[in-house]
Amino acid sequence: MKVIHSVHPDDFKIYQTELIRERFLLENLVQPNRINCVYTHYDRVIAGVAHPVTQPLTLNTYDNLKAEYFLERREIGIINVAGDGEVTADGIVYKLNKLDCLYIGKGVKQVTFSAANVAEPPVFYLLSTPAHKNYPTSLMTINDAEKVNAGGDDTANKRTINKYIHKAGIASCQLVMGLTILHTGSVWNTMPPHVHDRRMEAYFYFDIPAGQKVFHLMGEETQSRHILIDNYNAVISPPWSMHSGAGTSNYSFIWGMGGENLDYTDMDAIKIENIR
Ligand SMILES: O=C[C@H](O)[C@@H](O)CC(=O)C(=O)O
Ligand SMILES: [Zn+2]
Repeated sequence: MKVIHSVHPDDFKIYQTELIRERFLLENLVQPNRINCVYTHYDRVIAGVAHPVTQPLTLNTYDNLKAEYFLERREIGIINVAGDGEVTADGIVYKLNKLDCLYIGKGVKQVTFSAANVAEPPVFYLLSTPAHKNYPTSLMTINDAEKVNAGGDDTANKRTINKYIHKAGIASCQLVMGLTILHTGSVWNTMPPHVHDRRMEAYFYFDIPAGQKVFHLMGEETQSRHILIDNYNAVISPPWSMHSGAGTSNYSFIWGMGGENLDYTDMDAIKIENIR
């Protein structure tokens, strides 16, 4: 499993395009009949994708974990961003259609992923954090996710934020997870931006139309940098970094966090006039 190490904000100031991409961007996660995971040293979050097409896939442990099975000391959030699929957790089958979320708690030994239809296979985005106790496995459909409508047409940031795993939603040890859908004609996510030193964050961009890109914004508020994002890229946001983005069209993304608390609204806002 690929390992991503932490970066100090002072060192980040001299990073050029290639090094920014190497340290923060997760590419080529979606491959047929494969589970691709990356181990980060940001709150020990593992991010990845399971893309079963013609065969079921099993979530095996990795040597990095020194654990008998993946969830021995971890919890995981799974969101499907493509065709209908199934996730099996210790023999119990959960159907995940597009934008449905499954939380699986610590101690579940066997997790498998499969497609409902070979012609339209699922893409399961995975985000896993260390866990100290078991919380029940829980499925939440997109309809049941808590919704916040944010932004406006006048500022090109009209979007619907869907919360699944958080303080008032699916219970977890430290994982917080949801997804944001930009409305047609809106391109800015998380603007005005924020930081939360108490939690790292990872974004997974999807439904970026062919030929379009997202400029993901990162860095300290007076040291902004950007990374060009393609569909199904994930990007790590360190605890010291703002995270925002503007697309050449609308798009969607999954956000997920691990760290100090489960309160979605615990953010330190940045004033647009202060960004440099
Ligand atoms: O800490 C929370 C995350 O940055 C995102 O949920 C923000 C977001 O989806 C948005 O405003 O569009
Ligand atoms: Zn955030």
